[in-house]
Amino acid sequence: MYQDIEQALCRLTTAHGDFRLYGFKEPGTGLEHAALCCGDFSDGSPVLVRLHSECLTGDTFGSCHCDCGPQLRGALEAIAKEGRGALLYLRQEGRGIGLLNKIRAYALQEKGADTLDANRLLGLPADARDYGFAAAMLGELGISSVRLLTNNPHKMDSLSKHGIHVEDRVPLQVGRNRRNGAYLDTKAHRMGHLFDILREAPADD
Ligand SMILES: Nc1nc2c(ncn2[C@@H]2O[C@H](COP(=O)(O)OP(=O)(O)OP(=O)(O)O)[C@@H](O)[C@H]2O)c(=O)[nH]1
Ligand SMILES: [Zn+2]
Repeated sequence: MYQDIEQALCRLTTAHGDFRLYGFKEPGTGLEHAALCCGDFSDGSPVLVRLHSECLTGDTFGSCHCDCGPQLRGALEAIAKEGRGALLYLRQEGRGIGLLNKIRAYALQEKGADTLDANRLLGLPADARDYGFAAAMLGELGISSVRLLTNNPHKMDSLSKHGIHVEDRVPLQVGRNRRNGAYLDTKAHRMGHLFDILREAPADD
């Protein structure tokens, strides 16, 4: 479906370890996605992979309203520890509705809506993400089979539909705090996220 994907590559040393940093430009949208990789994928065995959706507030500003920042760092740590894996940083801010709409959704949550209803009150889908280009990025990286770091079964289904074999799910249950408990419970109760262990675990702070 995607041909001649524009891309770039360099090395990147991070607090978590040394990675190869790839950039991929998505045709049509022009969005520039990233992949941080380490290890060799050429033997075809399942690769530890995280599909991380952009969250400016959580990843960069340290917001306590969600679990994205701890998930991002936890995934990079897990991949570096294994010495082989890939984190795809996908420009899907606000589950694909964009930054301004996410801010509008947060404003509605201040008035009592939960994360799912806030999107709907804006006339937007609860989750507007598509993983077709993520699957294409994995193909470009030589990855056809994954062990997916996620609590979201929809990501596994979507990758499978796009031709990537999902061998296993590796839970990524970090970052619960006093502020985001209701948000995580909504994801578990209304959005199908698999949080059984997390829900019994003590808060991080
Ligand atoms: N619209 C909206 N987006 C949010 C909100 N909180 C976090 N996000 C976005 O949600 C995305 C992360 O999705 P999550 O549902 O937390 O997790 P997931 O990626 O589906 O599943 P995991 O793989 O288990 O992390 C990021 O793009 C965030 O910007 C919110 O209240 N409203
Ligand atoms: Zn977030």
